[in-house]
Amino acid sequence: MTRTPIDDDLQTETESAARGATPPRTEVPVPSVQRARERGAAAERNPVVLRTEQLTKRYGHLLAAAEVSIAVHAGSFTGIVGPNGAGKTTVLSMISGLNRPSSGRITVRDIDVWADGPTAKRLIGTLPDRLRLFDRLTGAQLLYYAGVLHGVEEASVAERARDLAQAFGLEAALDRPVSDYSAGMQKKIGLACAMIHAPEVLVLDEPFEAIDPVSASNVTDILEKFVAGGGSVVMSSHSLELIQRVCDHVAVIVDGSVIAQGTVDAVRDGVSLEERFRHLTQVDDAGNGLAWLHGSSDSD
Ligand SMILES: Nc1ncnc2c1ncn2[C@@H]1O[C@H](COP(=O)(O)OP(=O)(O)OP(=O)(O)O)[C@@H](O)[C@H]1O
Repeated sequence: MTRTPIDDDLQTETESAARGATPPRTEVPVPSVQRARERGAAAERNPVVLRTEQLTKRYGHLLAAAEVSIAVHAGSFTGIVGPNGAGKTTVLSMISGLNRPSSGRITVRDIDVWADGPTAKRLIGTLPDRLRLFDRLTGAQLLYYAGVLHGVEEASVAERARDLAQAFGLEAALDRPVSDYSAGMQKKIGLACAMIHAPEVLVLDEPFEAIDPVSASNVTDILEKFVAGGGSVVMSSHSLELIQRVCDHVAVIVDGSVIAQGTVDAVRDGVSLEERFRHLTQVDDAGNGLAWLHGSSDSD
């Protein structure tokens, strides 16, 4: 395979991280930005692999998702952003087949996620919010069950588990119970479990939460390679810098509705994604109304 300067930069970064040199700053890698831009244009020409149509979820009177329609192309990396309580987890959990929609439809390729769950779930890998792992199992056992439950042949599971453990830097922890893992390690084993059946679409709720900067760079690399191989990633994150850097598409959700979506460049429209997000969500006045907190103490 022909190596590009981008590959070389990424390799140097990964190697220096592995040697324990100064960890690369998560916000640095220009290669990802270039790659995301190129991908954004190219992916739009690929077929749509995941589609939500008028996806709606009501919790009693609360409208948590309101007619959310998103199209994800094969080979694209889509970020879902929005303020706390906007509906990101609700939308991602409906896509993953974990939270039944009140109305609307989700298809992966042409398979309806809620009409044919088992078939759809073979195509989807999920990292849910508030990850609940069978934490009395060891990492190796968890990967084994994730693999066989998704229909992977036993002979392949051990090999894939080894590869994933190595990719996520978990080899030394594989024989320890998952309950003893740190939050970041649990996130990584959860990601590995989401990938063991080689899905076409990864649906990841806050995959970078609790992950250290070196590991974040490593996970970004793994996900970018997955996308470069034709897979698609849909992930939520509160880090707009990260979304701008690694994603080629983005959807902004506010109060359950998608208020902007498209390529990252189209949505940010010449300013940073963070600036655009502030404008769209009008959060500039945060902190106003707390004068009592900033003044002298109550006991004065
Ligand atoms: N099981 C539930 N029952 C009732 N309301 C719920 C339930 N789950 C979520 N909600 C409500 O739905 C809305 C959307 O929640 P959701 O978790 O999808 O937001 P989010 O964008 O993921 O938020 P955050 O960024 O804080 O994780 C919120 O108002 C939340 O309180």
